[in-house]
Amino acid sequence: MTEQAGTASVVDRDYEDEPLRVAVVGARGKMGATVCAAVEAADDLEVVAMVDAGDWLFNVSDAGAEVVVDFTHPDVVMDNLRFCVDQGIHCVVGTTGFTQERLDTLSGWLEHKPGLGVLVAPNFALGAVLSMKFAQLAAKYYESVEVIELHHARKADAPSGTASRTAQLIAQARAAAGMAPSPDATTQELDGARGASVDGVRVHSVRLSGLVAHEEILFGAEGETLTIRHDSLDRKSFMPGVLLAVREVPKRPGLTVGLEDLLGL
Ligand SMILES: NC(=O)C1=CN([C@@H]2O[C@H](COP(=O)(O)OP(=O)(O)OC[C@H]3O[C@@H](n4cnc5c(N)ncnc54)[C@H](OP(=O)(O)O)[C@@H]3O)[C@@H](O)[C@H]2O)C=CC1
Ligand SMILES: O=C(O)C1=N[C@H](C(=O)O)C[C@H](O)C1
Repeated sequence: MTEQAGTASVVDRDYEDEPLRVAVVGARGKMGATVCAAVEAADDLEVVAMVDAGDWLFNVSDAGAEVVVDFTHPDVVMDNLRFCVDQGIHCVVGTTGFTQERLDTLSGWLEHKPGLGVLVAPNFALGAVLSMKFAQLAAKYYESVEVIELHHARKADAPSGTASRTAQLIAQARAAAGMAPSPDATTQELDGARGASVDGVRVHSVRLSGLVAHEEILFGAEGETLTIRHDSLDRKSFMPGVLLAVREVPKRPGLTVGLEDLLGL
C-alpha cells in the first residue's frame, strides 16, 4: 500500500438523496469481500473503490470516497488510517491490533480534523457486542473468570481483538468493585497452559479449521458457573454492524470505539 499525506478537508454532505460513497480497503480479503457485497446490496450506499495489498491508496480519494472501511492487517492499518485522516475521509475500522497507544495516536490526528469521524470496533456482530456488555455486568459477582476465543486457522493475531477487549472490560469492572485477582493455585505449568494474561484476566486462543469466530466467557463462584457464549457462523453476521457504522460515522466526529453507543447500549 502506498501512502502519502494529503491536505483535503472533511467532505460536507449536501446531497442526501445520493448513495454514500464507500471505499473498501482489504477488499479481496475474507471480510473485505463480504463488505463489498453488503455495501453493493444496500440502496443508500455504493462501492466506489476496492483496494487491496499492492494497490495505490490514492484510488480511494480519487474515487471521491466519503467513508473508508478497513479490514486489512494490524501491521498496516495505522498507515491506512493516517492517509484517510489526512485526506478527510471518515473511517470504519474492523482490523484488530488496537492498543490504547494506537487509539491515543488516532485521537491526536483527529484533533486536527474537526468534523471527521473514525469508528474502531473489535467486533461488529450484535451478539458479540451484547456478550461484552453482559460480561461487564456479571464481572463483579464472580470471583473467577476466564475467556476462551475460538477462530479459523487463518487468523493472524492471538488473542482476538474481541477477547482482549472483553478481558479489559471485565478487568475494569473488577477493579471498580475492588475485587482480588481470580483464585489460582497453579505453581507448576507448561508455558502457555494457562493462556495469556490480559489485564489479569486469562485468555485462551483456539485455532481450528472449520470455525469462523467464537467466544466463551466463563464465570465461577462457590457452587455455580455462568457461561456467556457467542458464535459467528458466517461473516454475514458482521454486516449489519458494519453498515450501521458506515451510515453513522459521518455524523460522529472524533474517535468512537465499539458499536455500543450506536446500538444504544
Ligand atoms: N471487527 C470485526 O467485527 C472483525 C474484524 N476482523 C479483523 O479484520 C482483519 C481482516 O480479517 P480477514 O478479512 O479475515 O483477513 P484476510 O487476510 O482475509 O484479509 C485481509 C486483506 O487485506 C489485504 N491487505 C494486506 N495489507 C494491505 C494493505 N496495506 N492495504 C490494503 N489491503 C491489504 C490482504 O492482502 P494479502 O492477503 O495479499 O496480504 C487481504 O486481502 C483482521 O484484523 C481480523 O481480525 C475480522 C472479522 C470481523
Ligand atoms: O479474524 C477474525 O476472523 C475476527 N477478528 C476479530 C477479532 O479478532 O476479535 C473479530 C472476530 O472475532 C473475527
